[in-house]
Amino acid sequence: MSVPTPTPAPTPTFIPQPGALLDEMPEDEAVARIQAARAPGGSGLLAAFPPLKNDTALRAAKGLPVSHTPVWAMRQAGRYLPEFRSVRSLSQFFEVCRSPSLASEVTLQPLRRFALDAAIIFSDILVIPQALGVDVVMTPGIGPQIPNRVATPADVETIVKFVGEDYTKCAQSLSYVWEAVALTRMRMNGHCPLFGFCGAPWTIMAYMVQGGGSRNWDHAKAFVLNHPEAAHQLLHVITEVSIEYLVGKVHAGAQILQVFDSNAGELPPHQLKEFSLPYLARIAEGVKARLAADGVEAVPLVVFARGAMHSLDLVAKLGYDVLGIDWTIDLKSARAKAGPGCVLQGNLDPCTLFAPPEVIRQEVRRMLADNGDGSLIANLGHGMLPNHSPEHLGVFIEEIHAVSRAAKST
Ligand SMILES: Cc1c2[nH]c(c1CCC(=O)O)Cc1[nH]c(c(CCC(=O)O)c1C)Cc1[nH]c(c(CCC(=O)O)c1C)Cc1[nH]c(c(C)c1CCC(=O)O)C2
Repeated sequence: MSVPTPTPAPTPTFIPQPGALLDEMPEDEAVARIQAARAPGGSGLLAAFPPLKNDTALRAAKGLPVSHTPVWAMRQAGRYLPEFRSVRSLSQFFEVCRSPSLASEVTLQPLRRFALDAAIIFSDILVIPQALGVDVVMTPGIGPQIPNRVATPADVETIVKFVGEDYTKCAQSLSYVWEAVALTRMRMNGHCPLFGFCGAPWTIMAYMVQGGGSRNWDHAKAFVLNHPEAAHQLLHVITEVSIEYLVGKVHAGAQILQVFDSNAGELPPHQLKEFSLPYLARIAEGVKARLAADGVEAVPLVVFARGAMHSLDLVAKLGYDVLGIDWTIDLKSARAKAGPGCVLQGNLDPCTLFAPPEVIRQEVRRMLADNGDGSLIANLGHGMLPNHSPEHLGVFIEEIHAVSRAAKST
């Protein structure tokens, strides 16, 4: 019997085998290591994390060659997983967010099941309004609700006064998220990179003014038309606090950051240009500048302007490394619009996961063919839905790996 000569891997990156198990660090050991790293004479937190075994998503984000297309799914920690529902049956939504132990547990859940190339810290974009002194509750069956919505310019004034000049101090009220990031990254034991995230200023403002989710966002859209100055004031405060919040996540161990502008598509293009894009640009610039000033290595930045694919050329110029793509455009057209050399993330229609496995595989092949050989982080075009089946997400991940590996080894 002849022994096959091993062919060298095309890149030095670690290749997770399908179903590769997470070799997680026990929580008590992770806590002890974090404490030791932070103690006087300790290494400092960032130096204490175990080395990264699978850097494929980070390489793709930087446009570097990869051995396979990395893949993760927005809302991969969520209600479609029975183990998530079982944690949620015992705790309120924001209690899970506020408990580093529970938040890290649910962040790890999808990594135990699937060969994912990235994790995203479990939290919500609506912790930012809470930091600005605005209550947010999560009502089962309805979603997020803001009992005292921002209805007038005077309400904006109250927020501006509440926050004051010290944005760092304001963001510190979210230090529980930073603790969750540190604990999760330690427990991940170098398995793959950990995303931090926040909502885009326009999306956060829309929830604050609307008082919750909406079909037409009438209050939010009326507000920018009737009170443009107050709208800009509110967007400014959200932006500056979000910069501090994201920088804090990187200090805590986040290795890549995503800004979710889930409501970008609600604005007509000229209003998107006025009320969203400048603030997205400021976040990219602000995060980079603050990290440089702190002597911390820059991390890749991802922007997901959902519903605004018509303005992808403008979004491509905001200072982000990766552009999130929804399912309303094919990756080939997205590349043509965003310009040469762009790195994309997306974009399978989440509802494709309701199809039988062979159809999911076929759609994955179509998506990768559309993409061509440009840098891609595979994802859905929006988040996982509560009625998705975990097995079908598994098929999506497996097929991305199999098809891209086969293509890259030819
Ligand atoms: C708009 C938005 C929100 N939150 C978020 C966005 C932007 C992304 C998007 O557009 O989907 C972001 C978010 N929310 C959640 C995450 C966790 C990380 C992940 O796995 O992606 C992330 C990244 C958990 C969550 N956030 C929420 C859930 C489900 C609620 C629950 O567990 O009871 C999860 C897992 C609740 C939430 N939070 C929000 C809404 C509208 C809802 C209700 C959705 C629903 O009920 O289907 C606001």
